[in-house]
Amino acid sequence: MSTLKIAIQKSGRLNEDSIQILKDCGISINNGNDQLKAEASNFPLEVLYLRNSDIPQYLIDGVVDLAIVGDNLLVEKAKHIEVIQKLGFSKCKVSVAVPKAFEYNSIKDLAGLRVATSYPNTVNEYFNSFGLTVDIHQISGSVEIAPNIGLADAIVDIVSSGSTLFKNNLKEVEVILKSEAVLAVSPKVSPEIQKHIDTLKFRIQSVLRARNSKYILMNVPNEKIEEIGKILPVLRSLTVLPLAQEGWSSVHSVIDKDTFWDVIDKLKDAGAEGILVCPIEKMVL
Ligand SMILES: Nc1ncnc2c1ncn2[C@@H]1O[C@H](COP(=O)(O)OP(=O)(O)OP(=O)(O)O)[C@@H](O)[C@H]1O
Ligand SMILES: O=P(O)(O)OC[C@H]1O[C@H](OP(=O)(O)OP(=O)(O)O)[C@H](O)[C@@H]1O
Ligand SMILES: [Mg+2]
Repeated sequence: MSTLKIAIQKSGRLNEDSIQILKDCGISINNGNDQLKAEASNFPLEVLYLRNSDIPQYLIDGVVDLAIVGDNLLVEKAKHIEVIQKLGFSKCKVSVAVPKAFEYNSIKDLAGLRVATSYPNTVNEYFNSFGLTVDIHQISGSVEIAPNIGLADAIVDIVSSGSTLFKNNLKEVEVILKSEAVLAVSPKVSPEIQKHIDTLKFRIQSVLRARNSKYILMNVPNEKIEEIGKILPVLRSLTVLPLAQEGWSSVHSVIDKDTFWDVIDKLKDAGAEGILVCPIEKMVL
C-alpha cells in the first residue's frame, strides 16, 4: 500500500504546532525528534523532519508529497507550489526595517542601498515592482544585527511581535507580505497518494474549524427564542430543547471563537440566562 510522505520542520517555530495538528487528526507518530523519519501507526503516513528552508525544494522534486511549511518560504523559493490549506499558526510578516534614526519617507529612499536578508528573491521582486534595485546581502540568520555592525542600511526579515526590531534599534517601514504555516502539496503526487492527501486535508479542516469555534448553550424564555436566533450565526438551524421549567428552553449553537464575547453581551440583553461556552473537539461538516 502507498504511503504519504509529509515534511515537517525538524526544530524551530513550526515544529510543535505541526506535530500537534497531526495528533489532533488522530494520527499517532512514533516520535523522537532526533530521528529524521517516523512512521504513523494508524495512517499510511511517513513523517520526514527537515529544515524549513529546505522543504520547498523537496516538494518541487517530489521527494515528499506534502509539507507543513512557512508560506513566506514558498513565496521565496517555490511560487508555483500549491497551498491546499492555511493552518492558522506561525503568523508573521516579512517586512522592511531601517535604523530608527533613518529618515524614511518612501521605499524610494532605499534605492541602491545595502539590504541584508535571508529572502533575496522576495526582496528583489519587491523592489523591482517599484522599478528600484538594491544591493542585497544574503545572510542566513540574525539579520537584525546587520545595520548595527555596518553590514547594511536596511533589512528585510520576519516580524512578529516586533521585539527583535525594537531591541536592535530598528523600525518597520514596509510590510512585504503576511505569512502563516500552510499545507503545501508537491506537483508530482500520484492519484493513490492524492486520496490519502484528501483524507488528511478533510481531517485537518475539521480540526481547524473546531479550533475556531465554540459550542454555546443557554436557557431562554420561549418568547425570546426568535430574537436569540437572529443573534446566533448557526450552521443549519438552532437546536432548541424544552426545559423542565415550563415556558423555558435550552438553546444550543456554534459560534466563532473570536466573536463570542460580543455575541454573549447581545444574548444577555435579549434575555438568555445560564450561558455556557464549551470547546469543540472536532467539527465535521
Ligand atoms: N517570530 C516568529 N513568529 C511567528 N512565526 C515565525 C517567527 N519566526 C519565523 N516564523 C515562521 O516560522 C517559519 C520557521 O521559522 P524558524 O525560525 O523556526 O526556521 P527557519 O529559520 O525559517 O528555518 P530552518 O528550519 O531552515 O532553520 C518561518 O518561515 C516563518 O514562516
Ligand atoms: O518580531 P519578533 O516577535 O521579535 O520575531 C521576529 C524574529 O523571530 C525570528 O527569529 P527566531 O526567533 O526564529 O530566531 P532565528 O533567527 O534563529 O530563526 C525572526 O527571524 C526574527 O528575528
Ligand atoms: Mg527564525
